[in-house]
Parts: sequence; structure tokens; C-alpha cells
Amino acid sequence: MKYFNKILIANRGEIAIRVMRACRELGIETVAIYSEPDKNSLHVKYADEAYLVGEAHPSKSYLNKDKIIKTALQSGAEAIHPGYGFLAENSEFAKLCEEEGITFIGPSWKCIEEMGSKLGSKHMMEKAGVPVLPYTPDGVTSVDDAKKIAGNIGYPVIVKASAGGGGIGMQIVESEAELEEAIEKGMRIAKSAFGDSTVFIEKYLVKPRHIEFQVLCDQQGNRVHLYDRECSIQRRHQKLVEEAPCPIMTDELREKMSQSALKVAEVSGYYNAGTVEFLYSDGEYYFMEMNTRLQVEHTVTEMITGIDLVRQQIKVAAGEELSLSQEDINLHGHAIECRINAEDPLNNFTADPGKIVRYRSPGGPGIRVDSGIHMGYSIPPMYDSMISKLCSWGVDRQESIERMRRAIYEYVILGVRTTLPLHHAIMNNKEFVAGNTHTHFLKEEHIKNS
Ligand SMILES: Nc1ncc2cc(-c3cccc4ccccc34)c(N3CC[C@@H](N)C3)nc2n1
Ligand SMILES: [Ca+2]
Repeated sequence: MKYFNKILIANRGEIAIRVMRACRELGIETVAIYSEPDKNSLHVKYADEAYLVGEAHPSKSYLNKDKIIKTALQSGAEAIHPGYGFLAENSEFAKLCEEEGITFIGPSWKCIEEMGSKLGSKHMMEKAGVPVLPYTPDGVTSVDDAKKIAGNIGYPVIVKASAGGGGIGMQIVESEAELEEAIEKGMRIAKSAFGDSTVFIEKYLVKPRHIEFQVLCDQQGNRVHLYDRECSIQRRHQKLVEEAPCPIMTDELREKMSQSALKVAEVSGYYNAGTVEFLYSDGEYYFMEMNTRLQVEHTVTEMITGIDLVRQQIKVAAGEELSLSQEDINLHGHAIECRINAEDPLNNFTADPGKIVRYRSPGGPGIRVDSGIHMGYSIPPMYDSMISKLCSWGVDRQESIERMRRAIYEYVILGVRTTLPLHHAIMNNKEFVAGNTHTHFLKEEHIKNS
């Protein structure tokens, strides 16, 4: 079944190739866009046609909405897949696509806009009975009100940007004396990073786990979840290791959290693939936000369910009903993803772009490599430092760890420093192996000399 004749992928690197693979399997032609420095990159080689959209800087290329839409119209692409990052959660772009008669492979622009407000989405979910952390329902309007509410919530509290992402602007506040300054700093950062100074305060959880649920919804109101992922090993809010299912999940907790995730999808009028993020601490979970895009770590969900999420996205975007019922979605085994970044873990993870002079990727039982690099490729400095995703599947967590260790051992990338040594250390760390992964894992002593 061909859902579209041609799809433009408005992205680069591994995720562009990932989408092109799903298209090729479905007999759908692919259109790549690329910036000047990406002219020899893999996603350009892989596509059926490729168009230069501008200079290196994202604002001139991968964020250049008009140029991308013009290229779609010129190439005859009926749909655009945004990948993740760049314009994936840009409601204005999704709206422009709709106005130009181009199918945006994702949710409605209205849903993207609403879920883009952390404060608004918390409101919506609280009203729907989904657990949320105690917070300032009207955001921070005055310092005196904030002090009163924060006092009722109980310190420590955290100041967060409503239009924010990736933890930018987050301020942890231990006592009332620090609150005013934290609010001012949070608002300043929010204004400069997101053009919206709205901040809110919520109860701070000291060592939560980041547990998220994959949901998949069609435009006819059918909704399923594809189980849970744990993404607690992060550094500066960049995830490094993700796994599915969450190691501490129980049937009872999964039943409650998946119902909450489906409720979030329902009240937000969601369709296509999405992720509901929760914080978990001491047996309780709290809605944090809804990500209205396919995520980097969709891979581990695909490996434990056998479902191709990009294929499902294309199908739903074409107006098809889900052919999957919840009973059809079975969890089998355990999968782990290690993000391989061109960064130097021993030099504060500073990006280390450059030419790859030796490249050998792992393989064999249970290994999946989604990468945008090849021998001789020069990693450009102006984009995200993630160059590859190394995933392993095993019949259980122990086997997936053993396979990941082997794959890291096999993986050869010379010419740039990478996070491979860090992942080697994590996969051999007794806390990780025991499943004790919480959000400050990387700060702990035992990961120091990786
Ligand atoms: N109320 C409250 N309490 C503790 C938190 C702790 C974090 C956090 C901070 C740093 C690393 C983390 C890793 C996994 C899960 C959460 C975190 C957090 N965020 C938000 C953005 C995301 N990248 C991390 N929000 C929190 N919110
Ligand atoms: Ca988000």
C-alpha cells in the first residue's frame, strides 16, 4: 500500500536515513534537503532526490521554513517528515504545511502549540485527573504569590520555563531566600532562549527517574501505547542511555501509567506518534510533558515490540486507521540505546568534530546501528554532536547489557573522540547493571574516570 508518492525529509543525519528506510520499504520516493556542509553526507546519498536549501547555519537551512516548503512543492512531495529537533515541534511550520496542502507527518499544529506550553499542558492533564506535581497553576505572576505557593508546596522547589525544553533555565530553589533571584534568572533565560518569559514553580524531586510512554494514535480516535522507556542517564539534560522497558516497572505501575499516558493523548486530541514523559519517585509518578514528535530513542521501543514506528507515522498521516489493537502489541525482551556523540568525555564532553579516518560498525545478534556517518566523513561542527545510536536487544536486561558490551568493544570510530568509552564504563558499572539508574547517576563518583 502506497500512502504517498513522495515524502520530503526535513532533517539530516541518522534520523533522515531512518525515515528514508521506512519510505523505501513502502515504495515511497524520498526527497532530501541539505545545507552547504552536508552536500556529501549519507542522507543526501540515500535519497532519491536532494536539494540544497542553504548555508550551514540552521536558520538558513534546516530551520528555513519557506525554503523547505518551496522545495516540497517544487519536488512534488505530498508530505514532509520533520524527524526530531529542528522544526519537528514547530507549530508554525506544521500550520504552514497545512496551508500549502502538504501533509505534516505528526500531530495537528494546534496540538503541537498546546503541548509546547508546559504550564498549559499541566493544567490540562491535572483537570483530566492525571497526576501532576504541586505547582503554581497561574505560573509566577508576583514574587509574593510565588513565595506563598512555594511555602505551601514545601522546599526544595524548582523554577521552570513554560515554553522551555531540555531543562534550559531550570532553577532549583532550596529556601525562600533564594526564590526571588531564581525567578528573575529563570525568566531572563526563558525570554532569551524561547522568547517567552513565563515560568512556573513545582515541587522538586531529588532523585527522580525519567520514565516515558510511547503512544500511537490515528485520526479516527484509536489510541495504543507501546510500553515504557527509562531515560534517566542524562548529562546537562542530554540523554545518553535509554532502555525499554523501564527496569523497575511492575504490571500494576505499568497499567496505571499507560492509562495516564493514553488519557494525555485523548485530552490533547493527539494523533500520530508521541511520547508522554513522567517523573517517578518513591512509587509515585507525575506528568511532566508531552513530546509531539518521534524521539531519538524510538529505536528501543521498536526493538521490544517489533513495530516500525515511522511506517505507522506515515500510515496515520495518510489518514489510515491503526491496524494495531492494544492486544496486538506485545513486549518481548529488553533493549538499550547508547548515544554515540563526537564529544570528549574526558574534556567535559566538549564537541570534537573532524574527519573519520577509521570506521567499523558492530553487528551480529541483537545489534542495531542507526548512524549518519561513514569512513572518510567529516563531522561538521555546527550541528548536534550525536553521530550514531548503538542499540542492543536481548531476551532480558542482562543479555542486552552483555550484547551492548560486545558491540561497544567492536565499534571502531577513529579520528574524533566519542562517548564510546563512557558507555563502556556505564555498561560495566554495578549500579547500572543493578538497574539503579536515577537522574544524577553521571554525577556520582563511580562514573568519574570513564
Ligand atoms: N520537579 C522536578 N524535580 C526534579 C527534576 C529533575 C529533572 C532532571 C534533571 C537532570 C537530569 C534528569 C534526568 C532524568 C530525569 C529528570 C532529570 C528534571 N528535568 C526536566 C527536564 C529534563 N531534561 C530533566 N525535572 C525535574 N522536575
Ligand atoms: Ca519536550
